[in-house]
Amino acid sequence: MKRPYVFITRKLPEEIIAPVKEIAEVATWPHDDVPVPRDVLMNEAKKADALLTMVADMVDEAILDAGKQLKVVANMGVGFDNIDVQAATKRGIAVCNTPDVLTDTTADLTFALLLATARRMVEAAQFIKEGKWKSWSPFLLAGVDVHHKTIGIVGMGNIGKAVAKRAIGFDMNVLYHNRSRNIEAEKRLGATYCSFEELLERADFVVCLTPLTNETRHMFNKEAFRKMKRSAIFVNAARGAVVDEQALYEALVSGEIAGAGLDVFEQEPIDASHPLLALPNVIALPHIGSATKETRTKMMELCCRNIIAILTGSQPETLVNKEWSMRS
Ligand SMILES: O=CC(=O)O
Repeated sequence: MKRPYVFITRKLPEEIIAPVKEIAEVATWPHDDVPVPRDVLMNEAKKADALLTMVADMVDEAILDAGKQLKVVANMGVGFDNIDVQAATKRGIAVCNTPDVLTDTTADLTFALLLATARRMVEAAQFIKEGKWKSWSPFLLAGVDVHHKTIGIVGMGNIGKAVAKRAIGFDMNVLYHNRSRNIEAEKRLGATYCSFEELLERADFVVCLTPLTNETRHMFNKEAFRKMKRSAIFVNAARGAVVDEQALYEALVSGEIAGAGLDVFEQEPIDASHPLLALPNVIALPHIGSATKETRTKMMELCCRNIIAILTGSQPETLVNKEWSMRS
């Protein structure tokens, strides 16, 4: 019987993909820092039984249509807004993601970004490197306190809850907004449910951890930033397009909010000329929420296990389209 064909859109460590090679022919885009061009992905999709994709790869209806024998798209990320899941389901293609294994790692980065923005850590590190430190002075690089303040978490999924847990360690008051109430989070973490508007008005730190959907696109718009405290710090570790970046820029420049810590952007990657990078009250990171060696390894391994499961006729561990049923 013909072995299935798997295409992986970035170079991954050989030892991680070895189990896939035991059951399939595997081809890999040979770079780890250059995305696969669309025409290459399209051609590969035509032959592939499985695709292992990155969150930066657009897997739209045209790619799925090309994949006449495609059975699974295993995406290396918890988010899957880069994939047309509905179109995949219609074609009997399973979509898998990598939740759970990255929860604590992403929460660590989110909280680090909050702390770094509040305490001006990047600016301070730059200051010392530039030889500007002349003396201890009373308000030198003074930031704002995090402890005992109010955090407002928008999106109380697993990562939201893990951030709330960290916030409690800093004696913070935890507010959250979510599509539906999370009673477990309220009981276990003492988090208080609020409307989006109330959260914006009350939080000292507004943290965006909601997935990108048609409902959440540009949820943080001009009006939302206007509702925040002038002292508020906004942190986004979810997806850039949940935010209207132009509105964020204007809110930061006009002093409508005090600062922002951003791990994600509307169009990634951004280059050094991006207007937000010119603002002293912004800390920007290149989408590294889950980027630790341990966690990225676990994410790759999970993708491989999901592909093997589908190609050998068993249930994948982390299926996105629960209504999927295997293509005959
Ligand atoms: O952004 C990364 C992810 O969705 O895991």
